[in-house]
Amino acid sequence: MTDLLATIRRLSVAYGDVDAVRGLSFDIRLGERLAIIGESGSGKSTFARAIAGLLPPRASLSGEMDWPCFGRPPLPGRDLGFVFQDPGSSLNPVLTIGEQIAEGARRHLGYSASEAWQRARELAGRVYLPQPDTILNAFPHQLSGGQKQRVAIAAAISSRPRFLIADEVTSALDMVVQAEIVSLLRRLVAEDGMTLLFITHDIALASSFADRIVVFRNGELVEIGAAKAVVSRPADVYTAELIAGHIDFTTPRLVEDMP
Ligand SMILES: Nc1ncnc2c1ncn2[C@@H]1O[C@H](COP(=O)(O)OP(=O)(O)OP(=O)(O)O)[C@@H](O)[C@H]1O
Repeated sequence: MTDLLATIRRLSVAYGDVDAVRGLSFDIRLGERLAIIGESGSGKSTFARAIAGLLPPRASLSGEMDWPCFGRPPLPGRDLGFVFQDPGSSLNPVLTIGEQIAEGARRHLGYSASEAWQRARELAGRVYLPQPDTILNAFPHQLSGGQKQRVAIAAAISSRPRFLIADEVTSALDMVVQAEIVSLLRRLVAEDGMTLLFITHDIALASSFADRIVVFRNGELVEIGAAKAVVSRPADVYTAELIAGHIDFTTPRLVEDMP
């Protein structure tokens, strides 16, 4: 029995002349909550898309990835669920909420239409969508941003994936809704025993709920360790600067560092 979900060795991705990630090597442990933090453009989303097999065709990939717990690369939608920053663009505007949540169970678990609808109903309750019977028949434009993100999470876990990737899922939401979504993810991941890869600009958010943190800078890994240790005793000077200078990396510095 392995305790590793994935081993990643010398992973590099380029878009033409742009080296987006370079020589990444680390393991993802089964059942952990692993946060990837770093400034905008540091390669976080590229890394997530690379391991999910969702890179655009023009990207070139090198290095090795092994998936001891699957014995093969994970199938997106089946073995891994992906939740993106903007639920507005990841949801289909012409399908009902119920159809979108049911799709994963119907396609990947072989559920009949009525079984999949039942699964959607159960998941709507688990992600705390109000009035599930009404909302399952609604369309995305009728929901708030936070509700849409709950739908996107329910749709991502509908097929009971073992691995969930959440890429900046709270960035487009206000603070109160952000906290609700993080607490929802924490509960779902614990209940279903999923491994979570959580990508964020926000080191405070990462440290509040990840087991381990990986720090990226310019496409390279600068530090990896237990969340508490990375935040309280950063081994790398860059991480220390990030902690000292930015709680939320999206916030530009108001005053440049003095020479
Ligand atoms: N589809 C693409 N085509 C060309 N270049 C890309 C593409 N996607 C990302 N890049 C480039 O790759 C680098 C890494 O981008 P990436 O989006 O992975 O970083 P990130 O850390 O996720 O940033 P952000 O937090 O702003 O989303 C950047 O220089 C970016 O401009």
